Amino acid sequence: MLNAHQLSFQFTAGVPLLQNVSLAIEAGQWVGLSGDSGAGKSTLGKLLAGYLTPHKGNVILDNATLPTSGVQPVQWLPQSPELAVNPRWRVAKILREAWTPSEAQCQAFGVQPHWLSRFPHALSGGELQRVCVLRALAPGVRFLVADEISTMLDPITQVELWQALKQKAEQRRLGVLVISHDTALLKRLCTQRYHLSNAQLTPIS
Ligand SMILES: Nc1ncnc2c1ncn2[C@@H]1O[C@H](COP(=O)(O)OP(=O)(O)OP(=O)(O)O)[C@@H](O)[C@H]1O
Repeated sequence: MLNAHQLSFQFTAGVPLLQNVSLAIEAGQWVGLSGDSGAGKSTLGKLLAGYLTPHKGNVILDNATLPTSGVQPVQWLPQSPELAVNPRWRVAKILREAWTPSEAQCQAFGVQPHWLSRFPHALSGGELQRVCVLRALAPGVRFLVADEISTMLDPITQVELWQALKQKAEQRRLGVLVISHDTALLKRLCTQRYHLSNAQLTPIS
């Protein structure tokens, strides 16, 4: 289980973005997170994945804090995949740095073999997003924070991506936090939903 316990965080002194926010995600569970632009959803996602350190509270995976080296078991997938890759590495190296997916696994996420020899700038945003989702599924990964990952995809590719991710998550009992402004998407994918506003997390029933 991934447990965020009483997290508080601010970028600017005196302006709390998160105040005593707690959230638990079980293995295999899909949790949705909505909230106005700037409410702090990505910040919460980054705290869960260890990209940021809370000023108060902690993030516990099973019974331990997140590891500081090796494969990060909680992967944050940002809306803009170009932020998450080395622009000077070809796609094959970007993937291989994390793990080596089989041809069938590439196919499931629509990652074409001829993309592997290209640099990230030679893929569309949606194509690079699919590479990043696949890369995040390295062995050892337990939870994903999917931060607006399907926004730049056409509707058919969106459905395919979520189907592939659902299947993988079921097979591996991955827990997923889906961050989105799309209420219908969150309702469809998630068994539990929360709304973030005024530094607080409220469950949606
Ligand atoms: N590194 C930073 N330094 C200072 N302020 C930051 C930093 N990163 C984010 N912020 C600010 O923190 C607030 C929350 O940002 P965050 O990206 O978490 O919001 P969000 O809810 O994910 O928004 P959106 O829905 O627009 O993606 C915003 O006001 C943003 O400008």
